[in-house]
Amino acid sequence: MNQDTICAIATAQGGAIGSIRVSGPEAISITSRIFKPGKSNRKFNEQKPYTLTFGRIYNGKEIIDEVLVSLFRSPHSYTGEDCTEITCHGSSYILQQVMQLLIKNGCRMAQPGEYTQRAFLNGKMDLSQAEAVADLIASSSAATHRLAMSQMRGGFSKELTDLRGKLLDFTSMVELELDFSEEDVEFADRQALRQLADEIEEVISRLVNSFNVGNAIKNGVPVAIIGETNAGKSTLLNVLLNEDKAIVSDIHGTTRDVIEDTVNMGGITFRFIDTAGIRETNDMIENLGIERTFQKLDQAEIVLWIVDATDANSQIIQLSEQILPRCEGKHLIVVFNKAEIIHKTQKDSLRTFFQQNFLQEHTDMIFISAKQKLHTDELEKMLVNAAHLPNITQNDIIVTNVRHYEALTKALEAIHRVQEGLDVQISGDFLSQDIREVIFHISDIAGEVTNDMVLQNIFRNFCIGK
Ligand SMILES: Nc1nc2c(c(=O)[nH]1)N(C=O)[C@@H](CNc1ccc(C(=O)N[C@@H](CCC(=O)O)C(=O)O)cc1)CN2
Ligand SMILES: Nc1nc2c(ncn2[C@@H]2O[C@H](COP(=O)(O)OP(=O)(O)OP(=O)(O)O)[C@@H](O)[C@H]2O)c(=O)[nH]1
Repeated sequence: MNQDTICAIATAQGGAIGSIRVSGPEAISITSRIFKPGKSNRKFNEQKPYTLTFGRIYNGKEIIDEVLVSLFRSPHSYTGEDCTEITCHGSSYILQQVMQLLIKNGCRMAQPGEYTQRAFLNGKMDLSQAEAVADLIASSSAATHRLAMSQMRGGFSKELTDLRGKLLDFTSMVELELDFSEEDVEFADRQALRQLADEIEEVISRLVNSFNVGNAIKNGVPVAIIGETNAGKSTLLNVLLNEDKAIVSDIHGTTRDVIEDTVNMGGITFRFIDTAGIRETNDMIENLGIERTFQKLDQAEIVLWIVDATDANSQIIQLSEQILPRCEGKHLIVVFNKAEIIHKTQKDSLRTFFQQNFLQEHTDMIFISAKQKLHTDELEKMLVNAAHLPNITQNDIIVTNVRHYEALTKALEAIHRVQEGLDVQISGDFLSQDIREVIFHISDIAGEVTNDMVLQNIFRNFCIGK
C-alpha cells in the first residue's frame, strides 16, 4: 500500500546527536547508496537487524559525517516496514545534507505522523494506541505519562475488542434466525444476550465516566474565576500563575475575553479560566464576554468566586441568584479579596453572612489580598484539597481522548437501546441493527471503521518524524 520510502529528522534541534529515520520498501537500498560501513569488507544490506554499523555518509567523494546506522527488517520495526536510522552529529547542516542525499536517491519527506500512520495501517497498533503515541510525546507529568503509556500498551482497546468479538458472535446468531424466519427458531439465547448487554453497558459506562478524571489530568482541573468587574480576578490569576498573563487595570471591564492557563500546584495541574466581569452592561462585546463567562462556569469543576470585600454585600446579593444555581455539583470557593483594607468587624459580619447563607457541602470561604499576596498560599491549599483526583496507576483504564469519549457515548446510547429492545422482545432485525451500531462505535475507537478525513486529522497533529 505504501510504495514510497519516507525520511525525516526524528530528533529535536540543538542536541549533540541527530537522528534520521527512513522507512519503506527502498529504505535499505537507498541508505546503502549513501552509507559506506567502516570496515570495507562489510556490506550494509547484510547487516543484522537491531544492530548498529559504524561508517560514513558520502556525497560523491566528500565525507558528510561519521555515523552509526541501524537496520530493521519488515515486519519487525516500528512502522512494520523496512527501516533504517542514521545517527549523525547534531548539526542542522549535516542533518539537512543527509536528508537531501536521501531524497536525491529516491526518498520523500515524511508528513507529520506518517511513521505512526504507517504503523497503524500495517497493523502494528490500533488507532487508540497510535493516538496515545502523540499523548506520550506530549506528556509532561507522571500522571499524563501513565495514562498515555497505559493506552499505548493496549489499555482499553483490549477490553473493547473482547466485548466486540462477543457481540459479533451474538449478532450473527440473531441474523441467522432472520434467514429461518419462517421457522420461528431462536439461535441466540436472549437471556445470555441480555447478560452480555449488561456487562457491556457496565464497561462502557465506566469508561465514559472516567473521562472527567482523564480530562482533568490531561488538560488540568478546570477552575473558573468569576466575579463582578474590578473585584481583582486578573490580579489573583497573575498571582496563581506566577506571571503577568492577564491585563490588570482599574478600568471596569478590562478582561473581555476568556483567558486560560495551566499551572501545577501540589502535583495537580489546574486550568484557570479568567472570565469577563459580570455586570449589567450595554456594551455588545462585553455582553458576549459575559455570556461566555457562564458557558465557562458550566465547564468548571471548581469555581473561584471573587468578591470585592470592600463592597461585598451588594455583590453577593446581586450575584448569588445568577451564580449559585450554576454551581451545583461543583466546588465553590468564595474569595473575599482586598481584605487588607477592611476592618475586623466587617470581616466578622461577612463570615457570619457566609456561614448563614452558603454553608453547604463543597463550599469554602477565604479572605485574601491578591495585590499584597496575603493568604494566597492558603487559597492554593484550598484548591488542591478541592481537586481530589484519584491516584492512578498504569493499569487504570481512563479515557482522555475526546474522540474516544464521543464514540463511547454513542456506543452507550446504542447498548441502552439493545437492553430496552431485549426487555420488550423486539424483533430480530431491529435487535441486530442496534447491536451493529454498538459494534460500529466500538470499532471506531480502534480505527477499524474510521473515515479517512478523521484519520488524516489525527495524524496531521503529530510532529514530523513520528
Ligand atoms: N531509535 C529509535 N528509538 C525509538 C524509536 C525508534 O523508532 N527509533 N521508537 C519509535 O517510536 C520508540 C520505540 N518503538 C519501537 C517499537 C517497535 C519496534 C520494533 O522493532 N518492533 C518489532 C519487535 C517487537 C518485539 O521485539 O517485541 C515488531 O513489532 O515486530 C521498534 C521501536 C522509542 N525509541
Ligand atoms: N487594595 C487592593 N486592590 C486590589 C486587590 N486586588 C486587586 N486590586 C485592584 O483592583 C483593581 C481591579 O483589579 P483586576 O484584577 O483588574 O480586576 P478584575 O476583576 O480582573 O476586573 P475586570 O477585568 O474589570 O473584570 C486593580 O486596580 C487592582 O490593582 C487587593 O487585594 N487589594
